[in-house]
Amino acid sequence: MRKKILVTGADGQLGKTIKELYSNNNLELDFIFVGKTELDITNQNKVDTYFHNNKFDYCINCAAYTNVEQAEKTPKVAYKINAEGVMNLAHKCLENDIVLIHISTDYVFDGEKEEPYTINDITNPINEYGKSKLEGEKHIQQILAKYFIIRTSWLYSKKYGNNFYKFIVNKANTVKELSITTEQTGCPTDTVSLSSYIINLIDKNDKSFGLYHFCDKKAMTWYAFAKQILLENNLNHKTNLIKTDNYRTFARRPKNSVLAN
Ligand SMILES: NC(=O)C1=CN([C@@H]2O[C@H](COP(=O)(O)OP(=O)(O)OC[C@H]3O[C@@H](n4cnc5c(N)ncnc54)[C@H](OP(=O)(O)O)[C@@H]3O)[C@@H](O)[C@H]2O)C=CC1
Ligand SMILES: Cc1cn([C@H]2C[C@H](O)[C@@H](COP(=O)(O)OP(=O)(O)O[C@H]3O[C@@H](C)C(=O)[C@@H](O)[C@H]3O)O2)c(=O)[nH]c1=O
Repeated sequence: MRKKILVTGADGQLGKTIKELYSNNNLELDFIFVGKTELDITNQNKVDTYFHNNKFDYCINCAAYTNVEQAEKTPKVAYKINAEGVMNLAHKCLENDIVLIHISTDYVFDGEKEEPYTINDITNPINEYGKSKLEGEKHIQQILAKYFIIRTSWLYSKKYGNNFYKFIVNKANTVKELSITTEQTGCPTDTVSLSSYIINLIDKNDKSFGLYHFCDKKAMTWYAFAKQILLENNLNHKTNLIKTDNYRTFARRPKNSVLAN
Protein backbone atom coordinates (compact mmCIF):
# COMPACT_ATOMS: atom_id res chain seq x y z
CA MET A 1 0.00 0.00 0.00
CA ARG A 2 1.26 3.50 -0.82
CA LYS A 3 2.24 5.59 2.18
CA LYS A 4 1.20 9.19 2.54
CA ILE A 5 3.80 11.47 4.13
CA LEU A 6 3.43 15.02 5.37
CA VAL A 7 6.61 17.13 5.49
CA THR A 8 6.27 20.24 7.69
CA GLY A 9 8.75 23.11 7.59
CA ALA A 10 9.27 22.11 3.97
CA ASP A 11 10.96 25.38 2.96
CA GLY A 12 14.00 24.82 5.16
CA GLN A 13 17.21 23.17 3.98
CA LEU A 14 16.20 19.65 5.06
CA GLY A 15 12.65 19.95 3.73
CA LYS A 16 13.88 21.22 0.38
CA THR A 17 16.42 18.41 0.10
CA ILE A 18 13.76 15.77 0.78
CA LYS A 19 11.52 17.44 -1.80
CA GLU A 20 14.23 17.53 -4.45
CA LEU A 21 15.34 13.95 -3.91
CA TYR A 22 12.08 12.17 -3.17
CA SER A 23 9.01 14.04 -4.40
CA ASN A 24 9.24 12.02 -7.62
CA ASN A 25 10.28 8.60 -6.41
CA ASN A 26 10.00 5.01 -7.54
CA LEU A 27 9.06 4.03 -4.01
CA GLU A 28 5.45 3.67 -2.92
CA LEU A 29 5.57 7.04 -1.16
CA ASP A 30 3.35 10.08 -1.72
CA PHE A 31 4.55 13.35 -0.22
CA ILE A 32 2.78 16.55 0.73
CA PHE A 33 5.19 19.41 1.48
CA VAL A 34 3.96 22.33 3.59
CA GLY A 35 5.92 25.41 4.58
CA LYS A 36 5.17 27.84 7.41
CA THR A 37 2.59 29.79 5.37
CA GLU A 38 0.58 26.65 4.58
CA LEU A 39 0.92 25.13 8.05
CA ASP A 40 2.26 27.08 11.00
CA ILE A 41 2.82 24.35 13.59
CA THR A 42 2.32 26.84 16.44
CA ASN A 43 -1.20 27.69 15.30
CA GLN A 44 -3.25 25.08 17.09
CA ASN A 45 -6.51 25.80 15.24
CA LYS A 46 -4.85 25.56 11.85
CA VAL A 47 -3.05 22.37 12.87
CA ASP A 48 -6.34 20.84 14.10
CA THR A 49 -8.15 21.72 10.88
CA TYR A 50 -5.29 20.55 8.68
CA PHE A 51 -5.09 17.12 10.28
CA HIS A 52 -8.88 16.84 10.32
CA ASN A 53 -9.03 17.43 6.57
CA ASN A 54 -6.01 15.38 5.47
CA LYS A 55 -4.91 11.84 6.25
CA PHE A 56 -1.30 10.72 6.56
CA ASP A 57 0.73 7.69 7.61
CA TYR A 58 3.85 9.68 8.51
CA CYS A 59 4.73 13.24 9.45
CA ILE A 60 8.36 14.34 9.00
CA ASN A 61 8.75 17.48 11.06
CA CYS A 62 11.42 19.72 9.54
CA ALA A 63 9.89 22.86 11.07
CA ALA A 64 12.08 24.49 13.68
CA TYR A 65 13.59 27.65 15.06
CA THR A 66 17.26 27.16 14.22
CA ASN A 67 18.89 30.52 14.86
CA VAL A 68 21.10 29.61 17.82
CA GLU A 69 22.34 33.16 18.45
CA GLN A 70 18.90 34.80 18.21
CA ALA A 71 17.36 32.15 20.49
CA GLU A 72 19.42 33.57 23.38
CA LYS A 73 17.75 36.95 22.89
CA THR A 74 14.19 35.76 22.11
CA PRO A 75 13.95 32.35 23.77
CA LYS A 76 10.12 32.46 23.92
CA VAL A 77 9.93 32.34 20.14
CA ALA A 78 12.26 29.35 20.05
CA TYR A 79 10.19 27.48 22.68
CA LYS A 80 6.94 28.32 20.89
CA ILE A 81 8.17 26.56 17.74
CA ASN A 82 10.60 23.91 19.01
CA ALA A 83 8.54 22.82 22.03
CA GLU A 84 4.90 23.96 21.73
CA GLY A 85 4.66 23.49 17.95
CA VAL A 86 6.12 20.01 18.28
CA MET A 87 3.63 19.20 21.03
CA ASN A 88 0.76 20.23 18.71
CA LEU A 89 2.04 17.84 16.04
CA ALA A 90 2.52 15.02 18.54
CA HIS A 91 -1.13 15.29 19.70
CA LYS A 92 -2.38 15.17 16.11
CA CYS A 93 -0.15 12.19 15.31
CA LEU A 94 -1.54 10.34 18.33
CA GLU A 95 -5.16 11.09 17.42
CA ASN A 96 -4.68 10.05 13.79
CA ASP A 97 -2.27 7.12 14.25
CA ILE A 98 0.51 8.88 12.34
CA VAL A 99 4.19 8.04 12.86
CA LEU A 100 6.05 11.24 13.75
CA ILE A 101 9.61 11.55 12.51
CA HIS A 102 11.16 14.49 14.31
CA ILE A 103 14.64 15.95 13.98
CA SER A 104 16.55 17.03 17.06
CA THR A 105 20.06 18.21 17.75
CA ASP A 106 23.49 17.51 19.24
CA TYR A 107 23.01 20.79 21.17
CA VAL A 108 20.93 18.89 23.76
CA PHE A 109 24.32 17.92 25.26
CA ASP A 110 26.66 20.13 27.29
CA GLY A 111 29.75 18.97 25.40
CA GLU A 112 31.79 18.01 28.46
CA LYS A 113 32.05 14.33 27.53
CA GLU A 114 35.22 13.37 25.73
CA GLU A 115 33.75 10.44 23.82
CA PRO A 116 30.93 10.50 21.25
CA TYR A 117 27.49 10.92 22.80
CA THR A 118 25.16 7.91 22.79
CA ILE A 119 21.37 8.02 23.16
CA ASN A 120 21.83 6.91 26.78
CA ASP A 121 23.93 9.91 27.75
CA ILE A 122 22.43 12.53 30.00
CA THR A 123 21.24 15.67 28.24
CA ASN A 124 22.17 19.07 29.59
CA PRO A 125 21.74 21.80 26.99
CA ILE A 126 23.78 24.95 27.52
CA ASN A 127 21.90 27.29 25.20
CA GLU A 128 18.25 28.26 24.67
CA TYR A 129 18.01 26.58 21.27
CA GLY A 130 19.20 23.27 22.77
CA LYS A 131 16.84 23.63 25.74
CA SER A 132 13.86 24.32 23.49
CA LYS A 133 14.71 21.33 21.28
CA LEU A 134 15.03 19.07 24.32
CA GLU A 135 11.61 20.19 25.52
CA GLY A 136 10.22 19.25 22.10
CA GLU A 137 11.75 15.77 22.43
CA LYS A 138 10.17 15.34 25.86
CA HIS A 139 6.70 16.32 24.64
CA ILE A 140 6.90 13.67 21.91
CA GLN A 141 8.07 11.00 24.33
CA GLN A 142 5.27 11.82 26.78
CA ILE A 143 2.52 11.92 24.17
CA LEU A 144 3.39 9.33 21.55
CA ALA A 145 4.62 5.77 21.19
CA LYS A 146 5.03 5.73 17.41
CA TYR A 147 7.84 8.21 16.87
CA PHE A 148 11.38 8.47 15.64
CA ILE A 149 13.37 11.29 17.19
CA ILE A 150 16.55 11.62 15.17
CA ARG A 151 19.26 13.77 16.69
CA THR A 152 21.67 15.05 14.10
CA SER A 153 24.46 17.61 14.06
CA TRP A 154 25.97 20.49 12.08
CA LEU A 155 23.47 20.03 9.28
CA TYR A 156 24.30 21.64 5.95
CA SER A 157 23.05 21.65 2.40
CA LYS A 158 25.31 22.68 -0.45
CA LYS A 159 22.26 24.11 -2.22
CA TYR A 160 19.61 25.26 0.21
CA GLY A 161 19.21 27.44 3.28
CA ASN A 162 21.60 29.40 5.44
CA ASN A 163 24.27 27.17 6.83
CA PHE A 164 27.96 27.11 7.65
CA TYR A 165 28.87 25.46 4.33
CA LYS A 166 27.25 28.18 2.24
CA PHE A 167 28.52 30.90 4.58
CA ILE A 168 32.13 29.80 3.99
CA VAL A 169 31.71 29.57 0.21
CA ASN A 170 30.09 33.02 0.06
CA LYS A 171 32.67 34.63 2.34
CA ALA A 172 35.60 33.10 0.48
CA ASN A 173 34.48 35.03 -2.56
CA THR A 174 34.15 38.32 -0.72
CA VAL A 175 36.67 38.62 2.15
CA LYS A 176 40.43 38.14 2.35
CA GLU A 177 40.50 36.68 5.87
CA LEU A 178 38.17 34.47 7.87
CA SER A 179 38.63 33.62 11.55
CA ILE A 180 37.06 30.29 12.41
CA THR A 181 36.85 28.62 15.78
CA THR A 182 38.65 25.45 16.84
CA GLU A 183 36.71 25.41 20.13
CA GLN A 184 34.05 22.89 19.11
CA THR A 185 34.18 19.44 17.59
CA GLY A 186 31.24 17.77 15.89
CA CYS A 187 30.14 15.87 12.81
CA PRO A 188 28.99 17.94 9.87
CA THR A 189 26.03 16.18 8.28
CA ASP A 190 24.82 16.63 4.73
CA THR A 191 21.04 17.01 4.38
CA VAL A 192 21.31 14.46 1.54
CA SER A 193 22.49 11.69 3.89
CA LEU A 194 19.95 12.56 6.58
CA SER A 195 17.15 12.62 3.99
CA SER A 196 18.04 9.17 2.71
CA TYR A 197 18.24 7.81 6.28
CA ILE A 198 14.74 9.15 7.01
CA ILE A 199 13.21 7.89 3.77
CA ASN A 200 14.76 4.49 4.29
CA LEU A 201 13.05 4.19 7.70
CA ILE A 202 9.69 4.81 6.04
CA ASP A 203 10.31 2.70 2.96
CA LYS A 204 11.47 -0.28 5.03
CA ASN A 205 8.47 0.08 7.29
CA ASP A 206 10.79 0.23 10.29
CA LYS A 207 8.84 -0.16 13.52
CA SER A 208 11.74 0.20 15.95
CA PHE A 209 10.39 3.46 17.24
CA GLY A 210 12.43 5.59 19.61
CA LEU A 211 15.39 7.92 19.89
CA TYR A 212 18.29 7.76 17.42
CA HIS A 213 21.52 9.56 16.64
CA PHE A 214 22.41 10.05 13.00
CA CYS A 215 25.31 12.06 11.62
CA ASP A 216 27.92 11.78 8.90
CA LYS A 217 30.91 9.86 10.16
CA LYS A 218 33.78 12.36 10.25
CA ALA A 219 34.31 14.43 13.40
CA MET A 220 36.12 17.78 13.08
CA THR A 221 36.28 21.35 14.36
CA TRP A 222 34.47 24.19 12.60
CA TYR A 223 37.90 25.37 11.44
CA ALA A 224 38.69 21.98 9.89
CA PHE A 225 35.25 21.92 8.29
CA ALA A 226 35.83 25.39 6.82
CA LYS A 227 39.15 24.22 5.43
CA GLN A 228 37.49 21.19 3.85
CA ILE A 229 34.78 23.39 2.31
CA LEU A 230 37.36 25.72 0.75
CA LEU A 231 39.34 22.80 -0.63
CA GLU A 232 36.40 21.00 -2.19
CA ASN A 233 35.30 24.23 -3.87
CA ASN A 234 38.81 25.20 -5.05
CA LEU A 235 38.57 28.35 -2.95
CA ASN A 236 41.56 27.88 -0.66
CA HIS A 237 43.63 30.48 -2.52
CA LYS A 238 40.81 33.03 -2.27
CA THR A 239 40.76 33.63 1.47
CA ASN A 240 43.11 33.26 4.38
CA LEU A 241 41.62 30.96 7.02
CA ILE A 242 42.71 31.82 10.54
CA LYS A 243 42.30 29.50 13.54
CA THR A 244 40.80 31.10 16.59
CA ASP A 245 39.91 29.81 20.04
CA ASN A 246 38.21 33.03 20.96
CA TYR A 247 35.34 33.63 18.55
CA ARG A 248 32.76 35.65 20.50
CA THR A 249 29.11 34.54 20.38
CA PHE A 250 25.97 35.14 22.47
CA ALA A 251 25.16 31.45 22.76
CA ARG A 252 27.42 28.93 24.42
CA ARG A 253 28.00 25.83 22.30
CA PRO A 254 29.04 22.32 23.36
CA LYS A 255 32.79 21.74 23.14
CA ASN A 256 32.28 18.19 21.97
CA SER A 257 29.03 17.21 20.30
CA VAL A 258 30.11 14.20 18.28
CA LEU A 259 27.19 11.76 18.15
CA ALA A 260 27.63 7.99 18.22
CA ASN A 261 25.40 6.75 15.40
N1 LIG B 1 20.69 23.34 10.91
C1 LIG B 1 21.40 22.55 11.68
O1 LIG B 1 22.62 22.66 11.79
C2 LIG B 1 20.74 21.47 12.45
C3 LIG B 1 19.37 21.31 12.44
N2 LIG B 1 18.79 20.34 13.20
C4 LIG B 1 17.34 20.17 13.17
O2 LIG B 1 16.99 19.68 11.89
C5 LIG B 1 15.69 20.16 11.53
C6 LIG B 1 15.73 20.78 10.17
O3 LIG B 1 16.60 21.90 10.25
P1 LIG B 1 17.00 22.80 9.00
O4 LIG B 1 16.37 22.32 7.75
O5 LIG B 1 18.45 23.00 9.07
O6 LIG B 1 16.29 24.16 9.46
P2 LIG B 1 15.89 25.43 8.62
O7 LIG B 1 16.01 26.59 9.53
O8 LIG B 1 16.59 25.45 7.30
O9 LIG B 1 14.35 25.13 8.30
C7 LIG B 1 13.36 25.19 9.28
C8 LIG B 1 12.09 25.59 8.57
O10 LIG B 1 11.03 25.63 9.54
C9 LIG B 1 10.24 26.76 9.27
N3 LIG B 1 9.47 27.18 10.42
C10 LIG B 1 9.81 28.01 11.43
N4 LIG B 1 8.77 28.18 12.26
C11 LIG B 1 7.76 27.42 11.78
C12 LIG B 1 6.43 27.22 12.19
N5 LIG B 1 5.93 27.81 13.27
N6 LIG B 1 5.65 26.38 11.46
C13 LIG B 1 6.13 25.79 10.35
N7 LIG B 1 7.38 25.98 9.89
C14 LIG B 1 8.18 26.79 10.61
C15 LIG B 1 11.25 27.80 8.86
O11 LIG B 1 10.61 28.88 8.21
P3 LIG B 1 11.24 30.37 8.34
O12 LIG B 1 12.66 30.25 7.93
O13 LIG B 1 10.38 31.15 7.42
O14 LIG B 1 11.09 30.76 9.78
C16 LIG B 1 12.15 26.99 7.95
O15 LIG B 1 11.65 26.97 6.63
C17 LIG B 1 15.28 21.09 12.67
O16 LIG B 1 14.47 20.40 13.57
C18 LIG B 1 16.58 21.47 13.34
O17 LIG B 1 16.42 21.78 14.71
C19 LIG B 1 19.51 19.48 13.97
C20 LIG B 1 20.87 19.57 14.01
C21 LIG B 1 21.60 20.55 13.21
C1 LIG C 1 30.18 33.02 11.38
C2 LIG C 1 31.32 32.43 12.15
C3 LIG C 1 31.05 31.51 13.14
N1 LIG C 1 32.08 31.00 13.85
C4 LIG C 1 31.82 30.01 14.88
C5 LIG C 1 30.63 30.30 15.77
C6 LIG C 1 30.25 28.92 16.21
O1 LIG C 1 31.05 28.54 17.32
C7 LIG C 1 30.59 28.03 15.02
C8 LIG C 1 29.42 27.64 14.17
O2 LIG C 1 28.65 28.77 13.91
P1 LIG C 1 27.21 28.74 13.27
O3 LIG C 1 26.50 29.90 13.85
O4 LIG C 1 27.34 28.65 11.80
O5 LIG C 1 26.64 27.36 13.72
P2 LIG C 1 25.50 27.01 14.79
O6 LIG C 1 24.34 27.88 14.57
O7 LIG C 1 26.05 26.91 16.14
O8 LIG C 1 25.18 25.55 14.23
C9 LIG C 1 24.29 24.76 14.94
O9 LIG C 1 23.01 24.98 14.40
C10 LIG C 1 21.98 24.32 15.12
C11 LIG C 1 20.67 24.59 14.42
C12 LIG C 1 22.26 22.89 15.40
O10 LIG C 1 21.36 22.11 15.68
C13 LIG C 1 23.69 22.46 15.57
O11 LIG C 1 23.87 21.10 15.24
C14 LIG C 1 24.67 23.30 14.80
O12 LIG C 1 24.71 22.98 13.43
O13 LIG C 1 31.53 28.79 14.24
C15 LIG C 1 33.41 31.33 13.59
O14 LIG C 1 34.34 30.84 14.23
N2 LIG C 1 33.68 32.25 12.60
C16 LIG C 1 32.67 32.82 11.87
O15 LIG C 1 32.96 33.68 10.99
